[in-house]
Amino acid sequence: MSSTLERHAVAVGGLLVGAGPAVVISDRVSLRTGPRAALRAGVTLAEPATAADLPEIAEHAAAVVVGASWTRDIPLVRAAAGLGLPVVVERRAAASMEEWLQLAAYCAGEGDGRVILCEGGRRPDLALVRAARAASGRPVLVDVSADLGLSAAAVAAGADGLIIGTDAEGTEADETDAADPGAAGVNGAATAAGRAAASAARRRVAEEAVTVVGALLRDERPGTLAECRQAIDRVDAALATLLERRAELAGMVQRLKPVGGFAGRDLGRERDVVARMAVRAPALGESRLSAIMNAVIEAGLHLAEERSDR
Ligand SMILES: O=C(O)C(=O)C[C@]1(C(=O)O)C=C[C@@H](O)C=C1
Repeated sequence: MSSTLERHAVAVGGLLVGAGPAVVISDRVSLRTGPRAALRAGVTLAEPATAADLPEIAEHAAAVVVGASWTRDIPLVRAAAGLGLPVVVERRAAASMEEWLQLAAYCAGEGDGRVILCEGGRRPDLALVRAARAASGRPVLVDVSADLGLSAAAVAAGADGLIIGTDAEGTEADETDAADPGAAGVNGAATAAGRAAASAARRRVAEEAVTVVGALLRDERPGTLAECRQAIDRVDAALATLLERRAELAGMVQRLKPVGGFAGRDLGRERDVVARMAVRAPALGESRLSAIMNAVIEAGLHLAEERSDR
């Protein structure tokens, strides 16, 4: 396992997977379980049911999925890998990392080398994600459809992207409609709107993880002005989240202190805060941090005083 291993980023449609920020993919279609119409509308990832599906997948999808449930169907794996699209290789539930990486290498050899690993299922193994990414140099996606709450942990584990899935929602909604055919008219529209809102909410959770956790933990090397600015935007999003949280905490301190607000300012404590931060931010150093933290602390005190006036 080498930390200097060359990383192989893979372009999937308009997304670059494996370099830059982690991506969020919400349109993974399975022709085994989902409607074929969804594929024809154009999707990022598509899983075939049989080899007969592959021409249509080549036409409408940006990448083909070798699904966890059929990784041992070698003729289908070979046909999918040779399709000419990037190949997303899911890990069979019981497969070891070695088996998973062997399958990925096989797909790379049968195709043009553009292979992405994907871990998923009910309990994605994030330790394996980390290890597989380091050992192979290939990008790794994590399918968090079964538990969106794992999004932040997956990004922290190094995932190059999250699959948030829509198939399960589609199935649930379709079942609801089928169970209550009388409600199909008006409620059908409400269900469609509800599904759109739910899927937008799912995307927000995943994007929040990609932005905030990615800003803190993901090693990025932006190469262009636009990429640098996008990376700065992610860091600023994380900073804003932390600044808001800090202001709330500082407000609580004002209520707990015998004398709060500007009147109870404690410059010794402020110097300690800055000195501790300078250990983490040595390039900025104490004098620059001191100016920054003075502004931050004063903003918190102003907010606390405004609130206590109400
Ligand atoms: O620790 C305190 O006593 C606070 O009031 C909080 C806080 C801060 O925002 O960190 C604010 C004002 C003080 O001068 C020192 C620190």
